[in-house]
Amino acid sequence: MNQPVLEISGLSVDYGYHDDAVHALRDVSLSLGRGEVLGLAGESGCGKSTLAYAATRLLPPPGLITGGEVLFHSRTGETLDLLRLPDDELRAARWDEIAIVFQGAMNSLNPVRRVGRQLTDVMAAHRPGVPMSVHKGRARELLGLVGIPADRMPAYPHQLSGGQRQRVMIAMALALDPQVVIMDEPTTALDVVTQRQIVERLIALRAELGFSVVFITHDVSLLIEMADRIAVMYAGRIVEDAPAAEIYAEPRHPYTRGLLGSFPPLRGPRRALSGIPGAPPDLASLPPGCAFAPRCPHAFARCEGERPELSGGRRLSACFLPADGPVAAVQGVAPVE
Ligand SMILES: Nc1ncnc2c1ncn2[C@@H]1O[C@H](COP(=O)(O)OP(=O)(O)OP(=O)(O)O)[C@@H](O)[C@H]1O
Repeated sequence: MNQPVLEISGLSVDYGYHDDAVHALRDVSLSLGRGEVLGLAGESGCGKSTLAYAATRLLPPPGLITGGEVLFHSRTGETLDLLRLPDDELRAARWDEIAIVFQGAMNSLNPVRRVGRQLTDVMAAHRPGVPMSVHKGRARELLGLVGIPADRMPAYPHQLSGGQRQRVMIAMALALDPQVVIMDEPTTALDVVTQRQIVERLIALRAELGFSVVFITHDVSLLIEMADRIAVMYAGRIVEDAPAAEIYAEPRHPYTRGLLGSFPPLRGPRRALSGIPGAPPDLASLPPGCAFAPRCPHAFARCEGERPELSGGRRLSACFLPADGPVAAVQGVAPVE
């Protein structure tokens, strides 16, 4: 991997206190390389958004970071400890260095302000000394980058389609030339064609501008196509972290395999979807062993009593099944292809 730009280690988050606490994130460590597209996958409720919010200190109450560290390495070689940074420095780092496009972001545009104005507002807030004419030029350029004609600058959000509004949000995220763009399900509310166009645009922009991306989605097929590396989350932990091509060719964790079997592949031969039986566990009272064991077709006695650690060097997985054989080799599982 390239030099890391973002390093998350041992991050834990609870919602609520004491016995009622929901342990939404537990001891999560993740590193994002410079220029890398990292996909974060997992079922709804596994903690993907919590990770994005916590890492950028945007966690709403009753969310509470109970441990861990998030380091950001700037272009200038400076290292920022995001969880301990004073509020004003943190505010400056957001947008400037790390930009976030949240779930349903297209609905967070101000309905009574022209989209061009909303773009220039962000730039003017962070670069107050720069003349407005420069911001306007940059706003036109940004709209062009995300595939919206610059003559849409005076449009109000309701005059744009959902896909266009989402592109405006991506343009806004790129406005200050950040190094990291975190996208939380940025395209799920859109039709598949628009979704595809936006993702392709994003990847082209990444190649052009060189930022890194954390792309959060439950659609692992989309990540196989676009991500360099994929981290799979289950019940508040990372259960597998590996290059996207290897996750596709040889998923090691049975949960990853279940996810792959739950979405139609975007390319290649059609195959029957298998889904994952059962439902994710209650995060307030997790079983003592592997959280996936109750749903796992390969669980054996050890999995019930002991929790597997994420291990394996470059190709991480948290599972007691032998690492030298793909999950597919275990009897009773049909290959993914
Ligand atoms: N305000 C809250 N109070 C209590 N529990 C919460 C709160 N917000 C989230 N949670 C719990 O934390 C867990 C992780 O939620 P999170 O939204 O991070 O998951 P996710 O993987 O991003 O899901 P989705 O894809 O649906 O957004 C869930 O079990 C959720 O019920």
